[in-house]
Amino acid sequence: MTSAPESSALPSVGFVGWRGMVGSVLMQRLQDEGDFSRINPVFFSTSAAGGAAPSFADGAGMLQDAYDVETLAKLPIIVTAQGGDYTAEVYPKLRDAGWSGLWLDAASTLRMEQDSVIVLDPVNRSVIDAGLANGVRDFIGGNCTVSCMLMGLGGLFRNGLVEWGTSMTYQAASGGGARHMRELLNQFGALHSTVALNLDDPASAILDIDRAILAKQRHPSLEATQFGVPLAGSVIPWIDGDLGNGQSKEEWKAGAETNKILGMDTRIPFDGLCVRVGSMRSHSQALTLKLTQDLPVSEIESIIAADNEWVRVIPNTKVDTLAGLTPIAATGSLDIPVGRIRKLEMGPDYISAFTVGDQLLWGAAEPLRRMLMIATGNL
Ligand SMILES: NC(=O)C1=CN([C@@H]2O[C@H](COP(=O)(O)OP(=O)(O)OC[C@H]3O[C@@H](n4cnc5c(N)ncnc54)[C@H](OP(=O)(O)O)[C@@H]3O)[C@@H](O)[C@H]2O)C=CC1
Ligand SMILES: N[C@@H](CC(=O)OP(=O)(O)O)C(=O)O
Repeated sequence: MTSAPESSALPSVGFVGWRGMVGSVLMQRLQDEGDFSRINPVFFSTSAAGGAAPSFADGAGMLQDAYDVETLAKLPIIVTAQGGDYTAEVYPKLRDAGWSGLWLDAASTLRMEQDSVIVLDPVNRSVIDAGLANGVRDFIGGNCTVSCMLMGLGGLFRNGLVEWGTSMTYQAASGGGARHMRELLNQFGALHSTVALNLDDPASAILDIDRAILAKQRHPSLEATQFGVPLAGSVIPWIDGDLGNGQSKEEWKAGAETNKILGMDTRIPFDGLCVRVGSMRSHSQALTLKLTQDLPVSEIESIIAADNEWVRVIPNTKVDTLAGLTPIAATGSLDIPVGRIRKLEMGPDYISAFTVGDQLLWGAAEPLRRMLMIATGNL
């Protein structure tokens, strides 16, 4: 079996899952930040071992076999965005073989393990540093909705200002993966084709168009294999598994992961409903927070804005909201807009907020990239 290339003084880092959707965004961010000059990358594949490594990482040699534990075990750091099945298969074999390197993973498999840290360093750098100091070796990216929410509202949580919270999410098709995004677009296309002629005729009756769309949405010919039911022109109020207690797994993650990331002594109750909508790759969520104090909105906004360099408070006006607080506005950017902040009728310590984040950036790739830079002493 081919061995992983030996290198210079730079730390060797194995990348698995680098050509998938999350992996590609991660590779782009590493290039954008010039991070490949700080590491010696070794690329793995589950399907094309022996092929050429990607051209953006000069001199990385050939693709290694992602199932070859012996080769993987030569590396001090492995970063994977290959998915949970891969983690479940390969990770235990590596540890059983005595490998003591750092495992950085986008999949949820190891997130809630006692010995892992969920990484979101602008929010929990102290938890990460304590983990590294205490010999933690598994650093796992958080659920996309949770990470984006904490990047936006972390200031309130970290200052002990949240007594409890509830989030109602509007999650993009990309959360399901590349095939889900394609399916959504194909559904939009099929629906449009059904009524294109009527749409072109300004005299046509909208209720006839509506009837034709509904008939198409309900017709078995509309491809809906990925989501199970059509998403275009509809919403799906269930994401991930059914825990059997009325809660979806995605909803359970909101409370479990939020509290684990924050690493606070007292658990903050956090729950809500997770809903798939027909946006492409930015997750949105509407929050109700019960604060521990009655603070003026201006002070709440200042605390939110001061928490990290990516959060952007959007003034609570219609003009600003439409311009800056939509998935279309947020996608492709590391900025996390937070708006619709106002006191609710329930009382002076109840506030609403709405936040949006690119679920492939802060929701998946960026926390892992930054953890890699922390682990290699570059951040
Ligand atoms: N999608 C998301 O929003 C999020 C995903 N995650 C985690 O990341 C994991 C990976 O997700 P995602 O990136 O969406 O998965 P993808 O399906 O895009 O990629 C996973 C792997 O599929 C293989 N593959 C097969 N055919 C292709 C192709 N045509 N193009 C690219 N890759 C291909 C690649 O492995 P190989 O090169 O070895 O053949 C690739 O690494 C998820 O399972 C999840 O655990 C985490 C947070 C959010
Ligand atoms: N479940 C998320 C995407 C995701 O991959 O989440 P997790 O990493 O927690 O499995 C969604 O569908 O939007």
